[in-house]
Amino acid sequence: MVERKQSRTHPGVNSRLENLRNLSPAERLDRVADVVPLDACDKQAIGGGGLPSALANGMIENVIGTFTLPLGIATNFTINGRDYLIPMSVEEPSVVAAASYMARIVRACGGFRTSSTAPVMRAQVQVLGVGDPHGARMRILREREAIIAAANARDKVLVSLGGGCKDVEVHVFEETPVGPMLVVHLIVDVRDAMGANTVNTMAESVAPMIEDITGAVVRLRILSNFADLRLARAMVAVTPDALKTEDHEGGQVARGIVEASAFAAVDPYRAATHNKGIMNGVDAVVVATGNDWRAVEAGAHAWASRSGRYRSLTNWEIDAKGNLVGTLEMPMALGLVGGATRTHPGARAALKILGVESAQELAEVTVAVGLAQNMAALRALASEGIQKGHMALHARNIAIVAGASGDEIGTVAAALAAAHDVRVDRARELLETMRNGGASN
Ligand SMILES: CC(C)(COP(=O)([O-])OP(=O)([O-])OC[C@H]1O[C@@H](n2cnc3c(N)ncnc32)[C@H](O)[C@@H]1OP(=O)([O-])[O-])[C@@H](O)C(=O)NCCC(=O)NCCSC(=O)C[C@@](C)(O)CC(=O)[O-]
Ligand SMILES: NC(=O)C1=CN([C@@H]2O[C@H](COP(=O)(O)OP(=O)(O)OC[C@H]3O[C@@H](n4cnc5c(N)ncnc54)[C@H](OP(=O)(O)O)[C@@H]3O)[C@@H](O)[C@H]2O)C=CC1
Repeated sequence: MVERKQSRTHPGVNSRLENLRNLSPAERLDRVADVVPLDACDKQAIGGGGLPSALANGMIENVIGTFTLPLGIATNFTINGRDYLIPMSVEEPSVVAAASYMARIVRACGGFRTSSTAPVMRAQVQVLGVGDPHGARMRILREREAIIAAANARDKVLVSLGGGCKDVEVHVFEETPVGPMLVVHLIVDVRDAMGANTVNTMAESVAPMIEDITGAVVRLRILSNFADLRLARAMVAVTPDALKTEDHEGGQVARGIVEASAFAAVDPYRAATHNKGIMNGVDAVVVATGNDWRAVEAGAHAWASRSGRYRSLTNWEIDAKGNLVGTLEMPMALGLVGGATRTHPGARAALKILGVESAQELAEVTVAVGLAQNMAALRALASEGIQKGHMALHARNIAIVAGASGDEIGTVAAALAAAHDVRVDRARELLETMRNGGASN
């Protein structure tokens, strides 16, 4: 495990915010602000949608407005002995509730344990027209120190922070549709950046040198989103007792989760859905913190395919004491500087709520949320089925689609969930009956 800066922010936070679900959004925000230090600007950014159009206009092109998503707080997370409140931005019901639920179970069993590698990215430089690819590889490796120095000359700030280009790899493809190809990798520690712009600049800066050394032509100079050197890991060990429900014995639920995990390990059709459940949690944190979710998705699925067959990202086992043990290891290219993390006021506020001090800490927290999300889905699938809990919360969306507003939403949703009949036409009937002052059947 590589040492990362230990978090000192929010040392006394208790993430067990009971009854948060029963408050209004404004009351919840106040409750969160009682626990972590949020100023008026942060509260405005969160409560008011987050992004003024003038700022949005500076972020992308042809801006005509902004598009907002809900921001929820997952409670109960204890990671490496410290409590975290987790900001999650996602459009899907039951995701935040599910993460909070599993975090409640896991905190009673000691919490999540995480670790990570150093924040190292790869930049690729494609070299074409090489007659002797293996000879060219040797010539490049002989100039390793000079190439590293040239790359580092481009980012003195990063080097001063302990990061920068650390190594050079050369990959040979003897046969491609366009002849032999060399791909030079710059291995770059990007510290607290996601690192795409950083490593792209380095790749472009060393290209002329690579051409001189090889006598060949450089084409693409770009990072790889397969961030296989930048891994974050999370682990849980849960007693069977902690998993028992009214209708299911704990050991039976644990075995069901292990069987579900085996299904995803062997069958790519199931693995895709299994991993989607993990990304429900991962992406929600990535989006809330202003990070590049396409990059994280690309890395996750490349990692899931690394053996040549697409498989699940998590493993669930039963240990010698009968505990359910869950693990997740995956690439996690996240930043605290750069991209939208510093420009988007909502993202800045979300990072304040998390109180993470390094990109590595953020990556570890994000992977813990992904593991919690997977545990929630597998627990539900292995016991009562996904529809009971998920559809009960989705019923609010269905009520809105049917035209309910204000207090009607909760009333219609509760009636739909109680009848286990979550359909828009049924919601319309209930709404009509309510508005006509009549009883529904
Ligand atoms: C939905 C629950 C949590 C209900 O579960 P429940 O047993 O009805 O929950 P509960 O009312 O007993 O509450 C337990 C805890 O859950 C949380 N909780 C519960 N409800 C709320 C709420 N309204 N607002 C906020 N928090 C909530 C909360 O932390 C609460 O503890 P408390 O703090 O109150 O003591 C459960 O059924 C569950 O975890 N289901 C799984 C849901 C899920 O995985 N959703 C993801 C979407 S489905 C999908 O896209 C992925 C999938 C499934 O295809 C992946 C795959 O196949 O692997
Ligand atoms: N394929 C992909 O995934 C691609 C993604 N992108 C986009 O690139 C963006 C991310 O690029 P990124 O390089 O992270 O962003 P930036 O270039 O904005 O930020 C990185 C820079 O911040 C400075 N910096 C200051 N403090 C630190 C610190 N503690 N740790 C590290 N760097 C620090 C460094 O140098 P200095 O101060 O000298 O600038 C560093 O080079 C995202 O918006 C992403 O969407 C772009 C292209 C491709």
